[in-house]
Amino acid sequence: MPLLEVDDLSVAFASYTGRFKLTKLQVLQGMTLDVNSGEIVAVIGSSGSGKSLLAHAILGILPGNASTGGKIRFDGEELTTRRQQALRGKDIALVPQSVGYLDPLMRVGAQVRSSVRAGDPLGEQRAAFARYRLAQDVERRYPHQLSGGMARRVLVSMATISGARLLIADEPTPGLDPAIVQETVRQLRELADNGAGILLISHDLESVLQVADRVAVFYAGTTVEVAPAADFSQDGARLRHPYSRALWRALPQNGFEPLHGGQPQPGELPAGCLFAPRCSLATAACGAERPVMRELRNGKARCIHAT
Ligand SMILES: Nc1ncnc2c1ncn2[C@@H]1O[C@H](COP(=O)(O)OP(=O)(O)OP(=O)(O)O)[C@@H](O)[C@H]1O
Ligand code: NI
Repeated sequence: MPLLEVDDLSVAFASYTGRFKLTKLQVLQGMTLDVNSGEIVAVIGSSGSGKSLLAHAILGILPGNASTGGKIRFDGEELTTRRQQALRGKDIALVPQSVGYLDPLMRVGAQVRSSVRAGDPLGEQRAAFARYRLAQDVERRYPHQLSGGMARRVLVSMATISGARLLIADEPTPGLDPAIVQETVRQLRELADNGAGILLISHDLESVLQVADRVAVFYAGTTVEVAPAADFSQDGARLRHPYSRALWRALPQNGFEPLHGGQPQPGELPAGCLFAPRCSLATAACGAERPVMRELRNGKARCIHAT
């Protein structure tokens, strides 16, 4: 049984357009993925594809005007609002994309220590600070007294010593120097090898392939493919979805083949396959209806042409 199962998750936001007209903007639909204990699943997609919203939906921290559909299960049991509250910061931890998640009124050492569940909090915090090259006096500072890079390292320290069974890292390393990036990635791998499940969110396919076991590819708020990381190799022929292949072939070492056009915005989504307007394989049938997710060769894809 997977540690985390996201099954056909959808998210919509309600907003007022005009004075009294309440409209619903569908931003995620058909999000499907799972994470097993001991495994790193990378979530890849361009800006606005729904990566952070997926993380927030799992943690139960979506804004108040959001409504959700589909199912999220943790340990085989549905993640209700009450369970999300009980597990958040304990069994399920987040390295948030924004450093604004730190409590501005609390010294950072105390914040990191409060996430330690087993062992000596001070010892654990100091070991984590040493690992991420944060000087000891940093523990007495408030978040506004940290540089952006230091704040990110504090967030990574906090999540990695939480002892969480599921760790969701939302772009954990942008702007950090290569040694710290390597340390973070190495530690995520170690946490997974010790039994945690990791959801590693990134828009950098190349860097996540170094550590991920599987990759989920997002496009315009939908999961288009879930594939073993090893399928991203050679000319990408083992990949199932044309968008995954396009991402792979756009990398410099794979020919730098550009993909023209842009991802559609929520509220302006095409009727059929969301990728059809940019897809070289698209046929009339692709525009007719949204393709379902199909199990294919140890992975899955949402494309009627995939084999
Ligand atoms: N509170 C909100 N109200 C309305 N739309 C929102 C809200 N939050 C996010 N969205 C929209 O939902 C979509 C997905 O956003 P999300 O933040 O999940 O993208 P992302 O993949 O994490 O992007 P990035 O790589 O830039 O972090 C975007 O189109 C975004 O504009
Ligand atoms: Ni994001």
